[in-house]
Amino acid sequence: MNKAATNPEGRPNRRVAVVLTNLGGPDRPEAVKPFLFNLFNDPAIIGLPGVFRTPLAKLISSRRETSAQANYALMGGGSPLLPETQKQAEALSRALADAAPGDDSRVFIAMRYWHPLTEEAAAAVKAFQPDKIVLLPLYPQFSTTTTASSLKKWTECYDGPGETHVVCCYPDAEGLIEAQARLIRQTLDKAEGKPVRVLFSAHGIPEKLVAAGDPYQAQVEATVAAVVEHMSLTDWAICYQSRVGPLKWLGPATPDAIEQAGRDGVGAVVVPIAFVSEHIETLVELDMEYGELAHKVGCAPYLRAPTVSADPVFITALAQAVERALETPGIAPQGASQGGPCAHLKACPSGCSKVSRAA
Ligand SMILES: C=CC1=C(C)c2cc3[nH]c(cc4nc(cc5[nH]c(cc1n2)c(C)c5CCC(=O)O)C(CCC(=O)O)=C4C)c(C)c3C=C
Ligand SMILES: [Fe+2]
Ligand SMILES: [Fe+2]
Repeated sequence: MNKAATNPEGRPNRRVAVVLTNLGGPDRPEAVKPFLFNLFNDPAIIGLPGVFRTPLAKLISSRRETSAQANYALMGGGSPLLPETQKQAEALSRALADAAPGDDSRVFIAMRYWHPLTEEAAAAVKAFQPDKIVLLPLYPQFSTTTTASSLKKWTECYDGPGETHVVCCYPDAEGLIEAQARLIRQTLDKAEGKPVRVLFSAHGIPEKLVAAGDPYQAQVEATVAAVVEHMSLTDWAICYQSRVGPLKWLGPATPDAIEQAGRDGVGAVVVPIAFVSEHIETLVELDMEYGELAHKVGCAPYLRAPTVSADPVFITALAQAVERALETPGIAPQGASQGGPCAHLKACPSGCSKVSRAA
């Protein structure tokens, strides 16, 4: 890069690596078991010491393999999460080039549990030799189980140059709310005037994590409050899907909310409020499993709002989050050995500072 070059405001042009962090999903049937093992072997998911957690992760991934494979088979054998994330990365790359044409910005994808894994992304970013790195989670709401886990993994994996900036969350970002509201409105129109309840369905987490300070539930509620206000909705509810394991999870459960709608004589527009792309939890769980349940309990019509995916308004919100993060103090490269991006969690003004468990 020509270090002397500047943008129109006189700021030196930058070499910026934007790292999109996401969960990852198996790309073929044989990948289902190792993907599940990686997920359950994460201390942010099962908070036991490795000596107990790793054998347990082996056991759970073996036990879930067949049923999970059957669900992935309904989407052609693998998860669409990576192609969806690639679409978002390409759109963000264009938005960043438009916003700061002098910068050399490149968007990388770091998946937590399946390829391209964080280790692979860290090597690619190091080869790019950035001046600045922005870690940008594809989770609007912060949780120890998702964003903090990805930040921690990044800290462990990255040993290259660049000052690191962190976007911890964007639960009420204007572009997110506007895109969500438009997609909900378009879905409501399909109900053709029949009474429907808007069910905001978020991926659940165990209640004990929230009790320990995980801000996820509060941030889900903040997203919903902003959408409800934007749209002046009157009949709506928050519910939680995808429960796994024996612990008590956040409730009410989405299937119970659908049954309640059936009893109340209304249909449902289900909104995946904590997901920004299509994958097994939307295409199989919401559309197929809960669609069948809705039919059984007389919750009709049953409609599902699409995720914001690469919606231009949402992508603009991500680009703005990157710009804002670059304006906040970064963490020096050698900071990685002193807590790296996780140091952000101890000083964050946006709510994730309450969290200590995964930091
Ligand atoms: C807001 C996003 C997510 C949170 C919070 C989250 C927590 C969480 N998840 C599990 C267990 C599983 N999750 C699985 C799939 C999955 N989870 C998310 C997002 C969040 N998870 C996504 C986007 C996906 C889909 C990936 C894909 O392949 O398309 C799975 C695998 C599917 C299955 O077998 O059901 C498991 C298992 C736990 C235990 C947890 C919090 C403690
Ligand atoms: Fe934060
Ligand atoms: Fe999950």
